Amino acid sequence: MTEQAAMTIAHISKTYKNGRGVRDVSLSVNKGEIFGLFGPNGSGKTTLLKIMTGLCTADEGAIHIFGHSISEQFEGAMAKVGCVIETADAYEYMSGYANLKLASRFYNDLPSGRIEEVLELVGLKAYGHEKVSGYSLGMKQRLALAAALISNPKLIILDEPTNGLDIEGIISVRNVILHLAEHQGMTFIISSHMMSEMELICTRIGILFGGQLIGQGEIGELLEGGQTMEQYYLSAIQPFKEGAAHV
Ligand SMILES: Nc1ncnc2c1ncn2[C@@H]1O[C@H](COP(=O)(O)OP(=O)(O)OP(=O)(O)O)[C@@H](O)[C@H]1O
Repeated sequence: MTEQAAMTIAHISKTYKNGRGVRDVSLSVNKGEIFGLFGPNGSGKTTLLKIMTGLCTADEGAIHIFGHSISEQFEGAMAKVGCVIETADAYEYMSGYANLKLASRFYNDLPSGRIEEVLELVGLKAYGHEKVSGYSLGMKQRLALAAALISNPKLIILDEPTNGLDIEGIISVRNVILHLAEHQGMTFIISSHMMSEMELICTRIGILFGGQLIGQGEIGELLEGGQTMEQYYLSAIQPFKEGAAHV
């Protein structure tokens, strides 16, 4: 594990009873990066994010977060991690502020004013005392992000943070992430099946296909000779599609 790595993933495999899952995934995410995990539906993005955060156990392989093994030093590994995976649920009958107050009870030493601070970071300060039932989907996504930020993590893991949002919601979540990466030095790992979104926000991406990591790198490096991301993706998956056709 290098000094600048926020996370290293080495040969992670997980097979569900139905034979699907992820296979031999290795990658490294540097501090300060916005790393995008891209892949079509069912390619294994959520499975990999769940393994990263201990929500699911790998059959094989190792993950280190800021130098701590998630299997052997779980608390240390997770101490600086915030995540939103699969559900961005909040109590609808409570205000955004009250929801965050509830979330903050898991942490002992939060500075006073942290809730106001995270509401401001995600652009919800003016709406903090309104009930969540009146929030748009984009506001709910930002509230979930605020909850993930409450302990001042250094690494934020987000599963499809712009899923289901309209264009304004997508732009506002994107801007919050870019702002936090630039001004707070936070590292992000974000999954998405929207290539165009990944291109706008990520410094590096990894492409999952059929549970395998079939490509990774800086977007500029991946796109040679004026290729679009879409063209790169289609050429990257081609050998794997052909392989599958011969199984
Ligand atoms: N609990 C489970 N039990 C059995 N199979 C599962 C389970 N969770 C996921 N899978 C299967 O593992 C594969 C990867 O699923 P995963 O949810 O990780 O993909 P994904 O890339 O996040 O997909 P999506 O974009 O649709 O959320 C899929 O084929 C899925 O059907």
